[in-house]
Amino acid sequence: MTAFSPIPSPDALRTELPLTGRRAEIVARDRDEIAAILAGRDDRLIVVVGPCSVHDPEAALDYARRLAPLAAEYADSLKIVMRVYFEKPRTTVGWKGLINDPGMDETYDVDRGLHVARRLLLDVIDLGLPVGCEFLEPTSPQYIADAVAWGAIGARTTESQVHRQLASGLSMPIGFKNGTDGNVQVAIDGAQAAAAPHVFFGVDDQGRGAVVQTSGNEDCHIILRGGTPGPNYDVDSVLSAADALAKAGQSPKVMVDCSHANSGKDHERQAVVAADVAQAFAARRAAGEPVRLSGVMLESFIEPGNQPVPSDAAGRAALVYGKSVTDKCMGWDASVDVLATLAQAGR
Ligand SMILES: O=C[C@H](O)[C@H](O)COP(=O)(O)O
Ligand SMILES: C=C(OP(=O)(O)O)C(=O)O
Repeated sequence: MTAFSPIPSPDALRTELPLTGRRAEIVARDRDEIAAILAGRDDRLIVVVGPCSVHDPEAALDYARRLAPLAAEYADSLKIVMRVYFEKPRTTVGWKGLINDPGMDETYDVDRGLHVARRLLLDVIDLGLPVGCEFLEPTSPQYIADAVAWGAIGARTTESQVHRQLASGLSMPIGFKNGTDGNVQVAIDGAQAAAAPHVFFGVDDQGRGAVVQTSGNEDCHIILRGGTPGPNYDVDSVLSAADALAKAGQSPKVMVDCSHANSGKDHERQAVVAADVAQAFAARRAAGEPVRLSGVMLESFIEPGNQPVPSDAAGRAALVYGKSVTDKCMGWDASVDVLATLAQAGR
């Protein structure tokens, strides 16, 4: 340990940037709609779409302004959730996201990161979009989770007890990714563990160390994202995961991540994966067979591809606007086409 730097309490940040009653009602409604799709009570598809990570809040808001009209247009067949990811799990080391280092300059101004992140969430909600986040740090959700309609536990943490406990206390549906090695059972186990009540170490609203007691989160589900052996978005993989869920007493509905190991990290392949998944979904529905798909995830931004995290001020000044600094994303034009394909399949 080399230093402790105090940050505001969760309560102080939430008071400074309040969700307000109207936004809270919208978040509650969005959570309910997503939970209904996951449970099979609503036959639309959830689409979690947006940048791999937020590094420039202006560009993220620009993206939200483009996405909001499509979310409204396709609301009869799709529940579109904007991916607003502030915390990045790294394979080894690297930039850990906007909350951890908002300037991408290794000053780690977490206080500013929390403020910028929360402000952006409120702005995205005001545009009419539900927000989806990955939860990585065990205490950061206290600062932002009230504004989040859907959350993910990533492939690198799906087997972690700390993250399963965290999910058990969150109030929105949470998707557990399969492991990076392709193991789906760990995601099923994660959803099952998070559905149970837990008692664990955490912080309270004032930021004081506390024993946290949760009642369990029944709206957890799994996400197939592929793994070391290859993709797992094909019909057989989806159906076999759904069977395993049913055996575990969980809703037999599966979300497919069209990115990561399902696209071989090739942003352009996401469109192919989404089209395959959409076609299989539409065919099963037309044949009157049970549809086990609850939704898809897409990594998408304004410009296609990615660029390196800058290492100095000159690099930061030269960043391409609207282009990912983490995984490669589909560009906006390709994203519009994929959303139209998904909406068509959903109808
Ligand atoms: O989605 C993001 C990345 O795949 C994940 O954070 C791992 O990134 P890394 O392998 O570049 O560290
Ligand atoms: C890290 C991510 O995904 P995964 O956990 O599937 O690698 C992500 O979606 O940003």
